[in-house]
Amino acid sequence: MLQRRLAATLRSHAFKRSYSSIGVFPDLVKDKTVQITNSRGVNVIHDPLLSKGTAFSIAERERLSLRGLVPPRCQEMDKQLARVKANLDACETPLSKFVFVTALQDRNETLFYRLLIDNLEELAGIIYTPTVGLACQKFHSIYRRSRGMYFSTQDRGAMSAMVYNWPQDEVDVIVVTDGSRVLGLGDLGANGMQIPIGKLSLYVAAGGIRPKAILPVVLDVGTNNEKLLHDPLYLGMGHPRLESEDYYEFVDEWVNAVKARWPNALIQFEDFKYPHAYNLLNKYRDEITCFNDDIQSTSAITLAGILAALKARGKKIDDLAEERIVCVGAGSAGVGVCEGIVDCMVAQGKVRTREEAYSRIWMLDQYGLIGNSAIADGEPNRIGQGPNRPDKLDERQRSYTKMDLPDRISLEEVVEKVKPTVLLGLTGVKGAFTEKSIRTMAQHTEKPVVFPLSNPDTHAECSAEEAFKWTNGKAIFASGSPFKDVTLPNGQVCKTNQCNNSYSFPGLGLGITVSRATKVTPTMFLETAKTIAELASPAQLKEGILFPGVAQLRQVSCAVGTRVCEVAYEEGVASAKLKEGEILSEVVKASMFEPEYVPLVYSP
Ligand SMILES: O=C([O-])CC(=O)C(=O)O
Ligand SMILES: [Mg+2]
Repeated sequence: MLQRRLAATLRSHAFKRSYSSIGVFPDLVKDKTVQITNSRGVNVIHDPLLSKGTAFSIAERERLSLRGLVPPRCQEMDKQLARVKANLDACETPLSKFVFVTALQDRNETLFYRLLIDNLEELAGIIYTPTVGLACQKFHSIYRRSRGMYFSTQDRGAMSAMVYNWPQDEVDVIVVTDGSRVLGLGDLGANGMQIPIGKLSLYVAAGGIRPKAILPVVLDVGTNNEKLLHDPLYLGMGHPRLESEDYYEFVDEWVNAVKARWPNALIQFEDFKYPHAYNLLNKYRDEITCFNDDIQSTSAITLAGILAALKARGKKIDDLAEERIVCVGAGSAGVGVCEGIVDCMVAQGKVRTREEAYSRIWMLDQYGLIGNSAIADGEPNRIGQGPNRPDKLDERQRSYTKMDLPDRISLEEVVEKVKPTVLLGLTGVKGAFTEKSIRTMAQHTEKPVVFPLSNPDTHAECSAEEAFKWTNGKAIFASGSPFKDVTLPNGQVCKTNQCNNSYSFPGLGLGITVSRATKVTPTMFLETAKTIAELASPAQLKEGILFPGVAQLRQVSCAVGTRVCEVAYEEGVASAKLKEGEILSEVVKASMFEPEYVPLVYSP
């Protein structure tokens, strides 16, 4: 009745003007998108994908039965941003900022992503490394509200039905962890959930994936973390981890359930311990659209950092094979990074075989160098120094065996003998780059490339200050987690870089989503590295800046996404049809989600 009367009055031109001036229908503009919802009232206010907080227009309040349920004044996003930023600034610790922004994400995702994008540098350090590491450790104490999906050992046999509990039919990117090696913090079981959540927030903010098309997942196969097992507040399964066949069967059930419900979704495996990480990647890489972040996208960004460092040292980027590279850490990230370097050396054509490329890389595990006689079937070595390796090295790790050096010698001895130009840390062990090793490296190399890549910052192999102090400011420095620039006592300002897979995975996911790639190919990672290595200007390189800052992650992801998309079409793995005359870079850019309020329309 009221509707009919309204419509009739609206037909009168005079009234139309005055009525729209109080804002009844001004939010519906011809040719502008609207969002249709079948929710009304509090269901809209309490749905973070729909909610606008105080920004519902008068017309929306009418259309969606919100009258009286929100404060009378209709506030635009800029006012809301001012309020949430002031509240954020009033939080005294990084963890309280984490809790605050998580609560905002749970109330109003559009505003959360606007705040995140506008303050990417500050907030990446909160929702992502380093604070996300602390948030994982404390997950069971700071837990407020569920996000994402958990598949646990009590769900075996039920997963293909459970996937339908997720309300979205369209999912573009899934980040999944089993929490077995969370950053450099070890086994955190179901507490690892914050990692997929944080990664996916960057997928949206930096990679432009739609918030409703992301799905964070924990595979809770138990934990071997005794402290968590005995903590009454722990939220995961209270038994030791599944291993062997049971483990792989569990993951297989999950993969099949997910692929049946969302056949197009990209699956990103995250923070799986070695060798599960590799075994899962090898099992699924040719079957489904998936990659392992720690193995492959860490590799892409590290390679980008090394290539950019070559330029900063006045060398050509296709002379990678001339470098002497020492990598400390032989887990998924260490082995993955080195394989990426080998792929690049081979692609550059300066080595004849993969074996020749392996010979340019010296790898250390927690026992020391993988040296001579480490090879005899990977048997624990009895000739070298220090404790024997309890486990056999596998074939991948043994590729780096150096027959001319004793097994298990320390980093300091390796640096003395090898005189590396590049030093990579992927150990999760603070202090693994000792003062002596860095000082010795600096004696032999004019501009030592020092990359302590472990996360969070508390687990980095050395700090930025140490690296610059021990090299008299000569180091080219990049770390996995952010470190501030360092000013030496002589006034020299030394630039730091963050070399984190957050520079690579959002763009990879964007390119894969837009092209609907059916496989994720090795070329995509190599091209991601090359694209990022070209982004810093000559002036920045001269100062030791290798990449654009974190504030530019969106532009970086757009460049990476475009290149990955091109590769998908070049290699014939793209399944999305391009329209005649479409330019990929424009398609990719236009597809990126922008957090802005869209008029809501109710339709039952
Ligand atoms: O999450 C990060 O900061 C990088 C990463 O994948 C890891 O350290 O496992
Ligand atoms: Mg990771």
